[in-house]
Amino acid sequence: MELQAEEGLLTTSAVPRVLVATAVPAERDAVARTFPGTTGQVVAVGVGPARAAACVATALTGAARDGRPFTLVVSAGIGGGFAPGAPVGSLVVADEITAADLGAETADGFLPVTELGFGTITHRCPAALVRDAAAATGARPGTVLTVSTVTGTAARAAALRARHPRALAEAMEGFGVAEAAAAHGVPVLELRAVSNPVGPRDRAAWRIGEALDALADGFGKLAPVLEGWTSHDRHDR
Ligand SMILES: O=C(O)c1cccc(C(=O)CC[C@H]2O[C@@H](n3cnc4c(=O)[nH]cnc43)[C@H](O)[C@@H]2O)c1
Repeated sequence: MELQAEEGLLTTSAVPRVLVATAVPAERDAVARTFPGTTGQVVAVGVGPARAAACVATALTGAARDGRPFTLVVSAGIGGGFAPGAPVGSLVVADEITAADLGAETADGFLPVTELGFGTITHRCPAALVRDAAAATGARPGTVLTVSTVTGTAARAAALRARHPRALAEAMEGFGVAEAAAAHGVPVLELRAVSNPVGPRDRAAWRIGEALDALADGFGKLAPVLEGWTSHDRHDR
């Protein structure tokens, strides 16, 4: 928070500062191609939800301690897309970030931790921000699943879609990033560029270069939206 003089009064307002968390350096560099450093910081935090949560929590704590807190966290990178809504090369913006495999397997199927009586499996992204991000980038809004195991069969893809009919994409960091942001009371967004279909494992079908270009292009268009993301907007959910 920063103290500002406004018409002779001292008021408190948040300076928009965005932390963008990618998994790997190639994703970080793609975002940094188009995302101005003045808007925030782009960091590669590692693969998987636990590593992402630990690194994002550390960055949020450090920034707050230094008196330059982040006001928004964005989980960004490549991801798998569910057909037919999210083809390779397209962008998906999360309106919900859901941990798809956090729970217990039972004889009657999977039970999320929420049905076991604890925890959370979903973080919602601010509705106005999702709407503006989708309009600016052309990304489709929907649920982005976080998994600890990349889906590799048609049966697993179908099971995920049956449990999460609004799912457009899966990746491995969003829920960890969102948990860290929530612990700090900071809103979260997730933007994924689709590099491969969710389904039977086929490494030859990955289009990582195409997805990284789509990610860079998307962040160039998203940057003005994020720069305009004010504390007033943050209450418009
Ligand atoms: O070995 C495989 O078959 C395989 C298939 C897809 C992705 C991987 C990865 O190791 C990438 C992990 C990395 O990229 C994100 N990502 C990209 N595609 C997916 C996906 O279909 N499901 C989950 N995560 C994906 C993820 O966020 C990681 O950062 C291996």
